[in-house]
Amino acid sequence: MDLVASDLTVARGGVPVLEGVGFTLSPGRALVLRGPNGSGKTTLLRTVAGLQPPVAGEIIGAGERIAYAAHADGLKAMLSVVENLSFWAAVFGTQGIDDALSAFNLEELAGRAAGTLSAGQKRRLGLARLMVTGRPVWVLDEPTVSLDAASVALFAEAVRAHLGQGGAALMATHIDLGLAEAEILDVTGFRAKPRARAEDEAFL
Ligand SMILES: Nc1ncnc2c1ncn2[C@@H]1O[C@H](COP(=O)(O)OP(=O)(O)OP(=O)(O)O)[C@@H](O)[C@H]1O
Repeated sequence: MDLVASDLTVARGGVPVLEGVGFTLSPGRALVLRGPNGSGKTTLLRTVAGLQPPVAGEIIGAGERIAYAAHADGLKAMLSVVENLSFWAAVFGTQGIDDALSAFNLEELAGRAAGTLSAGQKRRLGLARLMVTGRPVWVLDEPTVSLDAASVALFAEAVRAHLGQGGAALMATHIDLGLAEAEILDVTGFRAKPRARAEDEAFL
């Protein structure tokens, strides 16, 4: 099933930031959002993930098909790496965390409390969580922040495997992941025009 966004307007703090955005993301495909800081990539991802409603337009094929990973890692600090992944497997009704542990090279950290991990290790655990959700569409906001080169390569490999299994990925990233198959959507051309203030409109 495709994820289809049509003629979307998305807003932050009540102010539209992008207008008229549309894309289709098919199984097996990756779409990378590009655009300068503040251009609205996070806002678009949050809207697609269902964390906020669109101001206008339509999204189909999202909802429970989405696994979202954002800046905040959303980990339970007192639980170990294994306990965190097991928790999420229970929440999403999936079986087995071993593939996720090994894909992100977390075996040696399996018993460590998540709160004691380094920034990059936490990020690896947050990304491993995607694998145990069993959900087909990964929506990722700056997934490689804090990752070293080896971990970026592990992440790219995990995304490639996910695509190979019929999954899809929508992500905002400033770095090149080496995913040659990824399509690029530059949001710059969809930036909302500043609205004239009501008192100015009388003179327009
Ligand atoms: N909570 C908020 N309230 C009001 N405005 C916000 C809020 N969060 C973000 N914004 C503004 O919304 C606009 C879009 O921000 P957004 O985070 O979507 O951009 P981005 O493209 O993801 O940026 P970056 O590359 O820096 O992560 C920016 O002008 C930002 O300052």
